[in-house]
Amino acid sequence: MLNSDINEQLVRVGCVEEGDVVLEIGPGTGSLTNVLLNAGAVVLAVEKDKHMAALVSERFAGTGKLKVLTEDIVKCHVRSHLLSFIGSLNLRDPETRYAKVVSNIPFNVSTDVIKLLLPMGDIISQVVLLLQEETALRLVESSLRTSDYRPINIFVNFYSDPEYKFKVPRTFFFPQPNVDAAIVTFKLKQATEYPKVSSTKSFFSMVNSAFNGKRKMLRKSLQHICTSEEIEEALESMDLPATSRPEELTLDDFVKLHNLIVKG
Ligand SMILES: C[S@+](CC[C@H](N)C(=O)[O-])C[C@H]1O[C@@H](n2cnc3c(N)ncnc32)[C@H](O)[C@@H]1O
Repeated sequence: MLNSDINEQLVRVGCVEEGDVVLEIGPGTGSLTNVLLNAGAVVLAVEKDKHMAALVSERFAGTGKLKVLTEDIVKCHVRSHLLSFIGSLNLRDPETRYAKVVSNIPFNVSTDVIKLLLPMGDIISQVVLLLQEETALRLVESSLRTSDYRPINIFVNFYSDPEYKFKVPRTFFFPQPNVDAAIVTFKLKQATEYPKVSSTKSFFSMVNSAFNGKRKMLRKSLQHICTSEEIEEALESMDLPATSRPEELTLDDFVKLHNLIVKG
């Protein structure tokens, strides 16, 4: 596989077809953009380097199917940019109000990009990313009772159905980086499919507190929410030991615990 084949794989995994609206992050010189446009997509690209943005914009100016925003994906208002882009297309098919994200993103922004995009299931159907393999495994495959199990795993599964597609060894890149990569898809859930919690803000704040001080039992780390007796009681009513630690709870368990101990 060469760089260009990786782009073909990203587009194939994303099932990109004629008329799809695709958000691409960090197009660089536009090698993936080219494959996306060839597949018939209409592309909104966000590129923070103004020279790259001008270059890619010029390269595909003739297609009339690419808009490039010179912005930092982490700092810009993605939702309003995407909504106004979709609005400008005058689409008839209601399916097309869902965009896909297909990107070969810089590895250093991958966690920020995931946190930003996964809660946008009302306008994005799926996110297909080339990630550093270690990050891909940590996000998708981390399992209970391992030290890799973190709040981000709860977050990813709350908002999406993630899938590790395949590894892309470092030898397939030129120039060769010193890490392997992997293609991962996140099928975004609609708000009606999210686990039922009274407030996502208080839910994730509870999850983060639970993991603060990794080895701590929940009855200690969540004491700012209610007494340790109440936490023990809640855990026992869920058939979990009163001494449970955060890495022993599934997404479902955290949802139940939140609904039991966080009032209102
Ligand atoms: C690894 S990606 C380019 C890969 C490109 N998609 C390809 O297929 O060859 C690097 C690009 O992302 C851009 N970039 C880096 N951080 C960014 C950010 N926070 N927001 C938008 N673009 C970013 C860089 O300027 C660079 O052009």
